[in-house]
Amino acid sequence: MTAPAGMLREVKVEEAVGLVLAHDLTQILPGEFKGRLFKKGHVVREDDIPALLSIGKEHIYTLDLADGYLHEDEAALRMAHAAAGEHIVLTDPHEGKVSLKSSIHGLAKIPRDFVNAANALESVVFSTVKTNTVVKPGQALVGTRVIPLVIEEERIREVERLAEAHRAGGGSGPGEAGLVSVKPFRSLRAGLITTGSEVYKGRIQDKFGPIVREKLAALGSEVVEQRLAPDESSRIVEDIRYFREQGVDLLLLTGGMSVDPDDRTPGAIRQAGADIVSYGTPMLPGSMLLMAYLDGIPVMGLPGCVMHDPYTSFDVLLPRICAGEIIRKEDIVEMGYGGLHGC
Ligand SMILES: Nc1nc2c(c(=O)[nH]1)N[C@H]1C(S)=C(S)[C@@H](COP(=O)(O)OP(=O)(O)OC[C@H]3O[C@@H](n4cnc5c(N)ncnc54)[C@H](O)[C@@H]3O)O[C@H]1N2
Ligand code: MOO
Repeated sequence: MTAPAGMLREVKVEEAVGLVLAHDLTQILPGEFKGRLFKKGHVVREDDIPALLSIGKEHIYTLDLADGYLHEDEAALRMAHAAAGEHIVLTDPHEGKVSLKSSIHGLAKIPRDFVNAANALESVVFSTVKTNTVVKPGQALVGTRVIPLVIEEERIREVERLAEAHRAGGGSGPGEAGLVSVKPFRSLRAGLITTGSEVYKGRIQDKFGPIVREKLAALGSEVVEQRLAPDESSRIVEDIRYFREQGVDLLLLTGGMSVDPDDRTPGAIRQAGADIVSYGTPMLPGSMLLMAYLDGIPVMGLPGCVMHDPYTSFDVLLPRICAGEIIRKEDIVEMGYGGLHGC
């Protein structure tokens, strides 16, 4: 709906000297510049006129807001406040947009049902990264704005009510009660079992260990010990029990995850008594990954591709585990749609 007559007044740029701009004005020079040329609140001066005309503004608005209406900046700020949860900071409005940025390195939690419900409202925009994205401090999770320069306050109240209802309902998943939020990573101590007789017997050098260490370190966790095991189930089971006794927070096994007779890892994880969440993830690369829990400790069988491909199912699940989430079968199932990453 447009603003009521009389609220916005159009004034010729040449007659606008001394008037206050009602919104940020954008300049776009393809390949050179896109940004704010004039800020909302700027008092137009004589020498601004050529610049205003050069960006196509022959008229500007002056604004006299009626009761029950909001300027785009205030609308965006209210929507951003309604959606913001833990470890989120808001930017100032810029060209009518407010961003929700992370204040920490962590896991973005963005409830899809709230975002969809808000975006179904006329003229409301919530544009987000995907939930469970790893974000750095200062990284934007959400940009929000309304489409018109002036909007009925009631529309924004609807967004606030949606946000309130979502918070009261506890969110759509673990840790999402704060709506848009970031979960910090915990520092996990992991045990690593590298299977493969070719590595155990020294026929080839281990290439898995350094990569797994690096991926854990990037999330603030560490491999406390690596053990090499031949392709023998009993030896792998022994190592699993060893790490269980050591009290590690996470157990990772590499190699032997596929279809060859020497691929013993999934069987050994079962034999050690772990509850299997899933052997197989519908993502490529990383389809042979196994997710299990042994007395509450996450156990992952990592296929050979983790050593080779920069982004696999391991890179999807590890950040969630480091953020303290329990991986369920539904989480694995959801990884297939959009999960083909050039394998
Ligand atoms: N017929 C099929 N072939 C393959 C399937 C399948 O389902 N059917 N799955 C493919 C997928 S997906 C993957 S991933 C790979 C590898 O799976 P594995 O985890 O069983 O890997 P391995 O057989 O143990 O080793 C493969 C390759 O990598 C070398 N390797 C293993 N560990 C290390 C290490 N620590 N350091 C250095 N190099 C290592 C190993 O020597 C082999 O060359 O299977 C597909 N094939
Ligand atoms: O586990 Mo494999 O990646 O799908 O290459």
